[in-house]
Amino acid sequence: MSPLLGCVADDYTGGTDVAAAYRRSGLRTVLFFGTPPAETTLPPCDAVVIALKTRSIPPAEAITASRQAQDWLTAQGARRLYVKYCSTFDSTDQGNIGPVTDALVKASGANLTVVCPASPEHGRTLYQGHLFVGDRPLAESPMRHHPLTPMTDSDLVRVLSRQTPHPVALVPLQTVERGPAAVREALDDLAAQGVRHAVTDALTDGHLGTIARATTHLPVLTGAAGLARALAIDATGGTGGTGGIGGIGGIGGTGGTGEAMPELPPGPSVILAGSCSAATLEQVAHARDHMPAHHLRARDGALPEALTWLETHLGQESRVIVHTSAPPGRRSPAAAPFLERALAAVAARAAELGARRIVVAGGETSGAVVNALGVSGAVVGAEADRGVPWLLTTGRPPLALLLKSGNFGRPDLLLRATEAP
Ligand SMILES: Nc1ncnc2c1ncn2[C@@H]1O[C@H](COP(=O)(O)OP(=O)(O)O)[C@@H](O)[C@H]1O
Ligand SMILES: O=C(O)[C@@H](O)C(=O)COP(=O)(O)O
Repeated sequence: MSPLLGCVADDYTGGTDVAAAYRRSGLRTVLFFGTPPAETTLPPCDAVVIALKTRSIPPAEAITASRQAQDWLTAQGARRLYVKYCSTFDSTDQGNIGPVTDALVKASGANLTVVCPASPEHGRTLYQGHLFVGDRPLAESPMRHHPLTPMTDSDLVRVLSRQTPHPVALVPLQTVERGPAAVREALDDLAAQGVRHAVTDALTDGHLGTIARATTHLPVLTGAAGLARALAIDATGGTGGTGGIGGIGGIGGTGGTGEAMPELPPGPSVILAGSCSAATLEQVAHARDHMPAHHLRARDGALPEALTWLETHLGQESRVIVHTSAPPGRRSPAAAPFLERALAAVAARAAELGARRIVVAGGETSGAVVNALGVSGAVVGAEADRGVPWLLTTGRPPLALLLKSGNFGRPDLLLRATEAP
């Protein structure tokens, strides 16, 4: 059976976020980390998400990796492609949202796509092309201090125009409020004018539904989990639902979304936090109050020191946290690659020592950790908090992974994730 929807996500937490959104919409969803080999056989499913680590790499490499994923999904029969980037539009003037979208739209044969990172359930809304995080414009939110992709401009027409040679234009809220036919007409007008990227306003899930219904003719759409979910609901005939996925069973309590939690493998838990977002800093502080904690700083000898600490503290039933996360004035500029590699090495050692539940905060950090663990795919389970689903790896021994987007989750999420379900 061909999947209805294919998705290429630019980081691993973004991939889990969109997979959770599909799952909640009733789609059987499969998640891969990296493009699988050509001969891979898909289980029966309705949506396939390929999570890449392309958000902060050179644009040419991001294009190559994303095109490979697109070709794989097309070969599997994916009828439509969704390009998932961050709901805070994490990128720089070099990309990679513009260059990757340009390449995928061109390969699809289309001449226009929609750009809509609105995700109302996470407080991301788009008005007159300006992205809001809660009640603040993006450029006044904590995202302006992101270590890799500081967002200092809230006007996405302007931001994207710096990343692409193609024209970018706005479909304003007034048009979206007039319904799918009006949006379709606006998109057709923009396409006729040679516009490639239509930044489209949305404040509510209703607006996203309108956009989904207006864009059934477009083979490639782009945005965050909000529009992905609206497209999934549209693809399932508007039913939505709780969406079960084969492979994860067991009821051992409920997560933040009220869903049954998967049965997680027994063994110690380790939290690895590399995100410096405001939400993560609060979650790390909370977790530090309840378990042994190690702050890994960028300096000579930091990794051996962290590994020795881990070996001392990770007992058979224990839980520990190792973090590099630090507030704005206490970060180490240019240390990001070192810190990612160090947390990845700690994760790999923790798995060798018997850790079976691995909780990671941060998208780039999750990419480094998952790659170091050699995990290439996972079954998507219930969400511990919105957009943060449990993943059960298919390898041996099975691992439960929780990959948390920097900005997501309630203050006690990291702690809850290490507690018996
Ligand atoms: N103390 C620090 N100083 C500088 N960079 C850091 C520090 N701690 C973490 N980082 C880096 O910041 C980046 C955070 O990105 P990411 O893991 O994607 O988190 P988020 O999900 O919040 O964007 C990573 O590359 C990480 O290694
Ligand atoms: O869309 C979102 O906000 C997330 O899915 C996402 O991509 C977050 O990225 P990180 O904050 O880097 O984890």
